[in-house]
Amino acid sequence: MAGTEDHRGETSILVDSVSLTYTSTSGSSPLSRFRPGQGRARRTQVHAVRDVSFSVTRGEFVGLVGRNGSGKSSLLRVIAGVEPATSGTVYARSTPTLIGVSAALIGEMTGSENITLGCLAMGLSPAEVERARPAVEELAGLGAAIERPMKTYSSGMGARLRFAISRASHPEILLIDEALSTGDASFADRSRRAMDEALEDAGTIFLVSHAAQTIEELCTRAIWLEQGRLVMDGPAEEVARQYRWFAHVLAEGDEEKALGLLNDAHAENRRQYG
Ligand SMILES: Nc1ncnc2c1ncn2[C@@H]1O[C@H](COP(=O)(O)OP(=O)(O)OP(=O)(O)O)[C@@H](O)[C@H]1O
Repeated sequence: MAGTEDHRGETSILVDSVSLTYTSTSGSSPLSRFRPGQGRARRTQVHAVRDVSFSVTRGEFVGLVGRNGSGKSSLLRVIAGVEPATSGTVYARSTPTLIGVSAALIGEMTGSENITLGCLAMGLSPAEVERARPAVEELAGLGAAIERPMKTYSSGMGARLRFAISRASHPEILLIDEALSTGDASFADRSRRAMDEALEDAGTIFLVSHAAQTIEELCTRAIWLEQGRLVMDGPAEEVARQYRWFAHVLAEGDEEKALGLLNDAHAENRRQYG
C-alpha cells in the first residue's frame, strides 16, 4: 500500500527473564475453626512461568506448545498484561489483544449487540463499529444466530464470535488461546485467512495449543514450555516434531526416556539459539 512502511523485522515483543508465581491459600474451612489447631490456612506456591526470555519480531506467528499445566496460558496472560509478572519484564511495541479478555461479552445480549459492546470495549468509535460489523459477522459465521442471546451459543460459537471481534480493531499483536480448536472446518478456514491478513498488517500473532499439528500448520515459530521453563524455541516444524515425540514417549509411560528427550531438546536449543 502506498505510504505504508514495512515494519517486518522490528522487535514487537521482548520477554525478559519473566517468572510468574501464583500464591494460593488452602486448607482453611470456616468450620475447621471449631477444632483447635486445624484452622490454619496453608499457603501454596505454583511456579507457573520460570525465567523465560525471548524476543519476537513483527510478521512472526508464534505457537506456544506444551502439556497441560506447562504455563502456556500464564505466559500469554503476562504478555497481555492481565497478570503481572512476579519478576522480569515484558516490553511490547503496542497493546496486545488477548481474545476473550478484551471482548468482555454478556450472555443475555445477542451476538449482534455483543459485537457493538466488544468493539467499543476495544476502543472503536460507534461509526467504526458499524464499518467493521459486516466483516465481523462474516468471520464469525453465525448466520441467523447472530440475533440470539449469546448464552444460547455453543462454546465453539462463542469462541468464533470472540475471535471475529478481536480482529475488528486490527491489533498489531494478537494473542489467541486455543480458540481455533473449538471451531469447525469452515471456521478454521476463515480464521486462517483472517490470521494471514493479520500477518500482512505486519502484525505478530501468538497461539496457545496442546496440538503439535495446529502449531506446525499455522505458525512460523514455536516455543515449547514444560513446567514453566522454556525447553525449545525455533522453527515451528522442528519444535513440533520434537514435542510430538516427547508427548508420544510420555504417553507410552516411559518417563526416563521422556526426560532424556526433554534434556536433549533443551541442550540442543541452547547450542543453536543461545
Ligand atoms: N489462578 C491460578 N492460581 C493458582 N495456580 C494457577 C492459576 N492459574 C494457573 N495455575 C497453575 O499454574 C500452572 C500453569 O497453568 P497454565 O494454565 O498456565 O498452563 P497451560 O500450559 O496453559 O495448561 P493447559 O494446557 O491445561 O491450559 C498450573 O500448575 C496451574 O495449575
